[in-house]
Parts: sequence; structure tokens; C-alpha cells
Amino acid sequence: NPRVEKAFRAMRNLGIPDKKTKPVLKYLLKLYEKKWELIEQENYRVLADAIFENETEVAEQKKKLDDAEAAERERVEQAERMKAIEDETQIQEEPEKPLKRMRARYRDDEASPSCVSPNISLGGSLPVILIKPKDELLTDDPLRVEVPLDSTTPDLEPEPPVNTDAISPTENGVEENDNLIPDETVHHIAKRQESVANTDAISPTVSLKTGNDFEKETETAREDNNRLNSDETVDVAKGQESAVKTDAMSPTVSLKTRNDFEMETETGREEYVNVILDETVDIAKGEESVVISYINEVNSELPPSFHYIPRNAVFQNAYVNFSLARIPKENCCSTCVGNCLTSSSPCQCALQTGGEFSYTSEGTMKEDILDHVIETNSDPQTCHFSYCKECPLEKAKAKNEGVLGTCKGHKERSFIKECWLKCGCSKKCGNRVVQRGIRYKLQVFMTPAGGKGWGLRALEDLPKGAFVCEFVGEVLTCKELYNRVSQSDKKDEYAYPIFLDAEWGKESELQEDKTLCLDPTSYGNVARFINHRCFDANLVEIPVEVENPDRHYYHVAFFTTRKVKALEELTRDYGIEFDDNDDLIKAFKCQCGSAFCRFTKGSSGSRKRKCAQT
Ligand SMILES: C[S@@+](CC[C@H](N)C(=O)[O-])C[C@H]1O[C@@H](n2cnc3c(N)ncnc32)[C@H](O)[C@@H]1O
Repeated sequence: NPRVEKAFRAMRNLGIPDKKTKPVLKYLLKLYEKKWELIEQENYRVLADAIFENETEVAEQKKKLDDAEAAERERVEQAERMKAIEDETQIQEEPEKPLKRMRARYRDDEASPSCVSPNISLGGSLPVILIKPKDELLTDDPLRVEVPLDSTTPDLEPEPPVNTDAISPTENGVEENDNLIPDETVHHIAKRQESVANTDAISPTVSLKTGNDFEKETETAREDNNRLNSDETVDVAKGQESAVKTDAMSPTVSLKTRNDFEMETETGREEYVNVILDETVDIAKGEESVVISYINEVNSELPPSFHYIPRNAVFQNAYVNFSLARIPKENCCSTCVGNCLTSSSPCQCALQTGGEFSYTSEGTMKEDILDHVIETNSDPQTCHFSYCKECPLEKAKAKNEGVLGTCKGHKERSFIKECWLKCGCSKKCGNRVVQRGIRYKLQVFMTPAGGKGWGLRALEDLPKGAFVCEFVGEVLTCKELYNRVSQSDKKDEYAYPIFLDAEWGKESELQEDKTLCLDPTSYGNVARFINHRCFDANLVEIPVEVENPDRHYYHVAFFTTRKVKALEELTRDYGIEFDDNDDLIKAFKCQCGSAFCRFTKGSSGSRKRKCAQT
């Protein structure tokens, strides 16, 4: 059946192996009474969501069953111990004769054959514990019954045999390479527990609905995600606690609860159990609110080793000081309640950015603000630069080269100012987007052969102005970065750092510990996989002020410059100049494919480079 094959192919493209797709597809076909169009719409979204949700639910059930098994084993062992004690005690309670016999035996062996104290009395009535045969069910949970998939769902449309050659290399990679991984601390393969913890936030109580209901629900959940819930005002934690998780919850539909399943056919249960057995791969090791999978359909390479961190971490000498005292009153909206975006007049935080919030109520960046940033990036004439008297970058280079070069200029940037701790609003306030973390499903994937190595893409369509992820790494001083890179024998493998240089040129005396950059090479997040594209990249980096009014340190966030389709590679302009041999990290041979590629056309000067850096 070509429709079955198409569905498998669509799921493979999302990194979902056929063996996971098969049971859920069967289930949905049955549920939707073979109305394929409900499954096929939005590029098989119902199917993909059901697989993701099913995995979580099933993993939880598996854990419960494992716990029940362990408890049962413990009960059995306890029963055996009690039985042994009872036997011993009965011996002691026998009349004189056997007791004497025992004494005589002790004397002979000069050691007690038993550790039972003569004082122990069990009162004669031990509980009766039935020991079940080993292969019997240890719980009465029908989900334990594992039946081969092939014997299920007689009413599924006939399928063509699955081509095992075409099975996703991810699946093979996981199974075959799992035990080759030497270090548990690296991110390669998240263990099942991590994925369970990570998807905790997904409600198991939502049932699958038919087509329209499903769409409505998805839509509503997405809106809920982005809009303020009016009840927040009564939430003492202002949504900072569990809401952090639910915030980021994927607005999709879960498979049924166990009870629902019990009411289903035998088939439903069998499929449910079979999905348990698959490992989930999460590059983020459960650190994000969404699972970040990886897939390699090109070769057998695994993603590079690094420590996944969801937030920046200071390496050593960088001066990054967050304290409530350092945030002046006028930099926060302490009297606000709920959602600042819905207030009739701009709050203090909005006043920091000209009285206007940067975000829409849907959680995307406002189009005019975004367009302005994109325009200034692409048009060198509109860029404004400030120049350092003694540029920290040049000073750091001079340590190696002995000559102090002149500052090439630092672009003046438009900042986003988000609400933070000292603000009165809720965590769900519409002016808190970047700090709530990744919410779209992302995937690390191997770009086509001979290309750019690993890249990043989304598994769902993204609107224009969507926040994709932050650029997270170690916070280093320029000096530390230069020392680190110049001493490294793997200069080519450096993930491009970002300099937090928005204020550098404005200060006459810039302290060394305040000239900062972010290096994601060893400690970073998913942004370290974003490849470069000259000028017309679909992501733009925007500085975000969150917890610190001091612009020596800020966050760097990536937003989409236009609508981006699911599976399209996400790219950013690194701002490198390909003919600049002066750079510490050597430029690569650019394969971005852009009509404006600076590598193929020859680099056109430092101003363009600085513009592209945002
Ligand atoms: C920040 S990493 C991006 C992730 C990287 N592709 C990987 O496999 O880990 C930067 C490296 O990716 C490669 N890269 C990024 N953009 C590229 C492009 N447009 N053309 C060729 N290689 C690129 C270069 O090797 C570069 O040093």
C-alpha cells in the first residue's frame, strides 16, 4: 500500500524508525476508521505526535511495571526468609529430644549452624505467601502481555514488506554503537530515564481525538503556550515552578491512559507494549523541555562529544555578576502583575526598548523590529560601528603576534529586554520568551555528503520571528579564548565563538575581565550545530538582556528571519570574512549555497563582515 509506505517514509525523515511507526500507524488507522486523510494532513503530524507521546507514556508504564516487579521479587525473597526462620523456630519449639540433639551438634562443630536467635518467636501464624512461577505475570496489568506485532490488527490495510535496507541509520547507529561510547558524560545517547524525565511535562491524560478535535486541541495548546493564562495572578510561584515545564510542553496529543487502553482491543495493548522497547535519543540529555533527536542518513559518524548545557557557564576569569542589588528599579517592572503585554501602558521593561515590547502575543518577534535588524545586517550602509582605543581582540592577538592592530569596529546592536526576577509579572508573561527556553522540536542531522558536517533543523514549520534557541557556551574573556585556541591542536574543530562586544567601543578603558565571548566547543547547547550561510540565513542572532543591565554580558538568541518549513536546515551568518587570514579560527571552505556566498564571490571587506555579525 503506497500510503503506508509514504507514512513510513515521512516518519523516517523525522528520524523515527519503522518499528516505532508501525504500531502507532495501525492504532491510528483503526481509531480513525482508515480515514487516511486525517493521518496524512500537515505532513503526518498526527502520526508523529502520537509516536512521540506514546513513547513517553509507554516509558512511564514500563518504569511502573519494573518497580512492581522489583517489589514482587522483594516480597518473594522475604517470604523465603520467613519460611527459613519458621523452620528453624519450629525445630527449637520441638520437645526436649531434638533440642538436645542440636546442642550436641554445636558442641561437635564448635559453631552455630544458624544465625537464628533462640529468642525469636513468630507467634505461630506466618502469612501465607504464594510464590508465582517465574514466567507468570507478576502484576495483573494486561499491558505486560507481549505479543509479536505481526499477529496483531487483522484489519489493517495490506502493507508492502518493509525494506530493511532503508531503515534509518539512526536506529542502527543507536543499537550498534551504543556500547562503543566510552564516556557516559558526553551527550551521544540519552538513556531512557532521561527522556522520561524530559517529557514529564506532557500530560498523559489527553486522549486521541478525531481529526477536527485534534486540530482544535493542537491550536489551543499552542495558543495557551504563548498567551497568558489569566489565572496566573493567583499563582504564588508566578508560573516559575511546574509551569516552566508545562510552558514548554509540546502542544500535541498523548496516547490514551492505561485504562483507556484496557477498554481497547487486544491489539491496542500489544502495540502499546511493543513501543516500550525502543531507546530514545536526546542530544540535550533531558536538559531542555523538548527532546532533541539526531539522525545520520549519510554516513556512520556520531555527533561530536561535548557537554550539553542549557545555560551559559563561566569558565574562570569572566566577570559576570548577577545580583538583585545591581538591577536598578527603573530597569524592572516590579509593580506589574500577570502578562506585561496586555497592560494598557508600557511597563518599565518596555521603556528600556523605546516603550515597545519586542514580542507579539504569539511569542514571536514583532515583524517591524525583526525586519529592521535584518535590514541593518544586510545593508552595510545602515550599520553603525563603535571603535575601541585598544581593542580587546587586537590586544589578545598581539600577545601572539607582538603587534597591536587597530580595532575593526563593533556593530551597535538592537537589544531585546526581557522581564526578570525583580519584575512583578508571571513567568508566563509574554515578555519572557528566550528565558523559557527551546519549545520547537529540533533535530541535529548530518548534512549531505562532502558538505558541512552536522546541522540543525526543526521538525515542525516555524513562523517568521520564532525563537529557536539561545547560543549557549562557556563564558570566557577574550584573552582566555585566544590562549585556549592558540594552544589547541584541533583549531579546525572549533565551533565558532560569539563575542559579546556590543559595548566595547563605547568605553575608553575596558577591563579585561569584561571583554567576553561564548565558546560552545566543549560546553554548549544545540546552537553549536547551526551551520553558516552568507547573508540570507534563515536565523538572525539578537542580543537579549535578561538578568543584567550591564551589557558586557547578555544572551544571544536566534530568531527566524522568515517562515521556515519543517526539515529545512537552520542557518546563521557567522560573519566571517573568508579572505581574512588574521582570524584566530581559520575559515572553512564555505558550502552554504547562497547566491551571495562571500567565499565563492571573494570576501568584500570587513564592514560587511561586521554587519553580518548582528
Ligand atoms: C559551529 S560548527 C557547526 C556544526 C558542524 N557542522 C558540526 O558538524 O559540528 C562550525 C563548523 O561547521 C562547518 N560549517 C559550518 N558552516 C559551513 C558552511 N557554510 N560550509 C562548510 N562548512 C561549514 C565548518 O567546519 C565549521 O568549522
